Amino acid sequence: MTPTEPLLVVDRIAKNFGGHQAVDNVSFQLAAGAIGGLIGPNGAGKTTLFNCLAGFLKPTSGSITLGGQAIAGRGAYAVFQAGLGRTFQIPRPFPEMSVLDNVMVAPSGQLGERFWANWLQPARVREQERKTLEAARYWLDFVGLTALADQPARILSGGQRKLLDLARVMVTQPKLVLLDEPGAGVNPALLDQIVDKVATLNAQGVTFLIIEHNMDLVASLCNPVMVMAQGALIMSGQADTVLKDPQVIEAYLGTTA
Ligand SMILES: Nc1ncnc2c1ncn2[C@@H]1O[C@H](COP(=O)(O)OP(=O)(O)OP(=O)(O)O)[C@@H](O)[C@H]1O
Repeated sequence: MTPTEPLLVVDRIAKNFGGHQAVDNVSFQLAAGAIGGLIGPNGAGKTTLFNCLAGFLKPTSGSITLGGQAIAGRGAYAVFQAGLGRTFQIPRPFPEMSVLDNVMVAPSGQLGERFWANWLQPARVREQERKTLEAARYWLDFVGLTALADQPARILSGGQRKLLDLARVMVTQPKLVLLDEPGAGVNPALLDQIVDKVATLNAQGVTFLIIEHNMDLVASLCNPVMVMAQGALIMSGQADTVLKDPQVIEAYLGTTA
């Protein structure tokens, strides 16, 4: 990747389910350091596009590059290793595991998980585990869940699960983070916290792409904003322009206001 090349380049991505075109030749680019917003009415294809970006679905056609590396169709683990982290619309932590352990298990390829590494390099394994514990504690503190670190994750509220999901993603040190509806089902106080955490991380250089229906959140955080309707990208640009556009209002409300 050259310094001027966008971090994420999505080129004519399509995804068909049987005869249904859920994503219709979507192309856009996202610069390193941006917080992109992806909006559109229910069923527009946003989550399907996210699943293609994150390697959970193989696109029917098109290409995706992250940091200059081709990632389309390479599978979730390869995409994760290329530096993409994601959260889910409905986070599902391991319910009986402690909040801290849920963050500890997020990083992949830990030496301790490999039998021969344990056998041959115990000091290196211990050092790796110490670093992971330190990082997990750091990110739990960052999202404000330290007081709940030893509790089972099942006791967390919906909003706290979103914060835990963010800590689980950040401990893997991603270049690009996809957030799937961070504001959904979250009370206003926790929503402010989530917005604040995303802004802080972005100021530290983390790039985001966010699916969101809460337009206040989109207006306060996102630039550029991309709009999908019926699988296609119908508009992209500055938040204040896009959110006022009659075509966008029509896509959401089915009529121009
Ligand atoms: N696995 C699947 N098999 C068949 N159709 C699917 C599948 N996943 C999604 N779809 C269809 O693709 C279309 C796009 O769905 P998608 O969930 O991507 O929309 P969305 O924009 O994320 O909606 P929402 O805002 O409600 O989450 C919908 O018509 C949906 O029914």
